[in-house]
Parts: sequence; structure tokens; C-alpha cells
Amino acid sequence: MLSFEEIKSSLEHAGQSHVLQFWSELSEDDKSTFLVELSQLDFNELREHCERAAESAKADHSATAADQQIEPVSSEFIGSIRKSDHTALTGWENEGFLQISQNRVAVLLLAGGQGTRLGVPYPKGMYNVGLPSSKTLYQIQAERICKIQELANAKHGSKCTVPWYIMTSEFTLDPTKKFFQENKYFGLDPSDVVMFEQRMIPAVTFDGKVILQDKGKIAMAPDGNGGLYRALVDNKVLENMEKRGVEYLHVYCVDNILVKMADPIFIGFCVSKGADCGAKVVEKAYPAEPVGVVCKVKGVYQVVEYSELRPETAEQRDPGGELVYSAGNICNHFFTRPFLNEVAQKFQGQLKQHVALKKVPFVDREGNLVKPTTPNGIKMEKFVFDVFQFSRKFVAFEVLREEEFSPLKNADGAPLDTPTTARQSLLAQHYRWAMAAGASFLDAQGKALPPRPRVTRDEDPPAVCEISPLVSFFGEGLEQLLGQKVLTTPFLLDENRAKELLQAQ
Ligand SMILES: CC(=O)N[C@H]1[C@@H](OP(=O)(O)O)O[C@H](CO)[C@@H](O)[C@@H]1O
Repeated sequence: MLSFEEIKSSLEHAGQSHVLQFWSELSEDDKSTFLVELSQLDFNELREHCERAAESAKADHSATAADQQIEPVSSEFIGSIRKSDHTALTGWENEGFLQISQNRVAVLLLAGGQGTRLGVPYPKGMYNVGLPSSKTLYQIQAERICKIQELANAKHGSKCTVPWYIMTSEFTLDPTKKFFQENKYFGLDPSDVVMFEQRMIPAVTFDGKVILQDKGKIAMAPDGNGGLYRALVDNKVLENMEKRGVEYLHVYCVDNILVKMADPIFIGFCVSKGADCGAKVVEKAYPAEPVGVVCKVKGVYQVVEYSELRPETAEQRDPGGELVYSAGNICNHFFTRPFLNEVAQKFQGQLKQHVALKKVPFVDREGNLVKPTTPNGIKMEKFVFDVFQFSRKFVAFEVLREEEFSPLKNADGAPLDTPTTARQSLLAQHYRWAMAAGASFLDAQGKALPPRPRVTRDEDPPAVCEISPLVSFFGEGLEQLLGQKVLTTPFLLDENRAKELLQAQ
């Protein structure tokens, strides 16, 4: 740890001496905590970071350079569930399962965010959207891993593992760890769940001064989901992957309740195409939808984030009336380990810093805590997809929104992407699976519920039917359990119920 004097002079060099303005008012305990925190800073980096933030604050963000020289990707370039025949899909799926069965596939969860929009003080993955089972996002994801391992084993007679790498931040590491411990890792082997922490960086005022959130505490924020690449190095995660023989990574964001963990079709597609990097997309629902778009900028594949796409670009339509920029990023990426390695070693320092103007609570000169009502601070973030430009072979793969994308972003009350819409999408999907397997439903009074074959993701299905991922990963194997069955709503198909149904045959 550095001494007070060392810290003081380093802060002066970095142009940040105001950080210690309340030093004399701090208790001895607070002083030592603050010293520990400050000792961890790299002061050269801090200086650069603050200067860069101040420069970006001066730039005009309404028309960022990102969407200049932008071109859409042609639809022929994008692999697609909808446009591929059964043989192609089965081929990719088989390839994916083969890789999984050989322990070459891992999933990597990006879970360092604060969930500000959702407005909960705990990690988003711990959120329970109100399903009959009360399962949280973390539990659903864990069970999908259990199931995909089981399916690969059944196909190949293997005993495989799909390790789960979880990137957390200072905000989410401890509660996530505790939650997993309390829930016995939801049946997974704890040694196959590898949690690591991304870095935090200071929030800075528009004139490049670090913000104090308390007299003895700097306002820090995670460095964005693109902090992944540095965190992989900091925490020696790539070595861990190599030791396990992991070659392919499915990287995803915590908030999508429909995420298809280690999706064999997507993995198989990317592997068959010889890709080192890939992205799943869905057709954008409307021009202002808050999803990034996969496109080309100056001839290079990349994602332009929704916050950086001008409305007039987002609204462009082709002569057929379709959105020109319609390949919506759902934050499901494929990377080979060698590609991640190369990025981490060579390129992660070059990743673009994106600027977010935020309301950051701070202490004013008089030491009063102020909660600003307009943005007063800059948080710099890196984006996970900004490495696409370094790919030698990039592929995009379009999947069906109603089967694979329903993110939890906002609190209930907002029109979209809420706990209610997440729950509805999952229950609509499970209802469709049950109907496709040949089930029919009665209401609580025993009256037949007329089937509704096309339930969309944002409406309540006629019957509540939840299917545990431990029973079915993606609708498979249900004919045997539910075919010709008359079920009463609400119906919860968990492993016990599945056993009873099998025994009753
Ligand atoms: C930096 C980043 O990964 N942004 C992603 C991510 O957005 P957030 O608003 O950060 O949750 O998830 C979106 C899909 O839910 C995706 O469209 C977008 O591009």
C-alpha cells in the first residue's frame, strides 16, 4: 500500500488533488479504507482516463462518428434459423453437440452491471420474474447448463462439462457468490462455475475531475461489458479455459430470460463456417428499439450501439418497407479461445471508450451529498462487441425473437422489457411447446380452454404452463410426457411431475 504522501503527490500529478479535500475530516478507519482504495489506482491511467473523459464531454454526442460510413450487412451474409432447411439445422446442431460432448464448449456470462434501469439493489441474475416456480434468472440458466450437458451425454455416451464463467463486478461478485452457495450452485459442480471480477473505473465530471461520492470514496463504475478482455487477463481465465480444453465460448448477457445456453445450433453453425467470432441477431422490432445493430462501418463488421445510431439512420427503410438496419444484436456472441487470447494480448488496449453521460451522486465543495437531476458525470465504458473488427472470419446468425430474446431491462410499469414481458415470453414459449407436443388445457374449474396456436411473446397464453429446463431444454422430449394429455392450468412440469407422467403410462 502507498503512503499518504505518495498518494497525495501521485494525485497532484494526475491533476486530481481535490480527491483528498476532505481528508482531515475523515475518521482514522475511513482514512485507511480510502488509502487502500486509492493505492489500487494506476495514476498514469487515471490521468489519461480523466483527460479522455473531458475531451469526450466536449464532443458532440448527438451525431457520433460511429454511424458515419455505415452500411447494412446483406441478408445473404446472415445465417438464419428461419431460412435454413431441416437438414442444415440438424447438421449444425449435431456439430454443436459433438463439440459440447468433447468438453470444448463453455458459456460466459456478463453479469457485472448494476441493473440501474431495473432499479434493484442486487444482481439482475437474482431477479425472480414471478414464474410459478419462482425461479430466478441465474437458476434458469444453471438448469439449462445441466440439461445441455445431459443431452450431449445422451447423444454421445460422454460425461461432459460445460463450464460456466461468470464475469461480475465489485457490485455483483459477493451477492452472486453468496446466492450460488446458498442454492448449492443449482446442482452444478462449484468447481465448474468460475466467477471473476471486472475492473471498476472512476466516474469523472465534464471537466475531467474524478467524482467523490462520499468524503472518502471515489464514485466508481464497472468498465462496461467490454471490460471482459482485460478481466480475462487479470484473472487468468484464459489459462483456466485452456487447461480444461475449452475451444469455443458462448458469451451472453444476464438479462435475457430466453437465452439458449451453449446453443448447439449456433455453436455448430459458427464452427462449421470456421468463424472465430460470431453474433446472434434478431430482426429489429421497431426503429428506436434499444438494441445495437450488426452492420459494417468503413467496410468492417461491427455493432453500432443504439445510443450511437442516429434516429434518421435507424429509421431508414428499403424499397420493400423493411428496416435497412434490422440485424438487432441480442448480446449472444461466439468466440474461439485463440481469438479471445489474441484480443486479450494484442488488442484490448485499443478498444474504443464509449461515453455515457450519467447522473452521479456527489459531495459538493461544502461536503453536502447532492443527487443531481441532470447528468453531471461521464462514465466510460468498453463494449464486448467492439472486438468484431479484429476477427478474421465473422459470422452473424439470425434467430427467432419469440424463441430466443426477451431481455429484462426495466421495472414493471415501463412498456417493454420488464419482469412482466419476460415472464410472458417464457410462458408463451412453454405453452407453444406443450401444444406442439399434443397437450390440451383446462381452466381451474375444469372447463376446456380453446387452444391458441399463435401466442406471441407479449401476451398471456390461455393457460399457464412452465416447463423446467431440467425436463426440456428447448421443447425436445415433450411428446412422450405431454402427448394427448389434458392439463389443468397452472401447470408446472418439473422433474418430479415428469417422472409421475412417465410412470402413469
Ligand atoms: C454494449 C452491449 O453489449 N450492448 C448490448 C446490450 O445492451 P444494454 O442496454 O447494455 O443491456 O444488450 C442489448 C440486447 O439486450 C444489445 O442490443 C446491446 O447492443
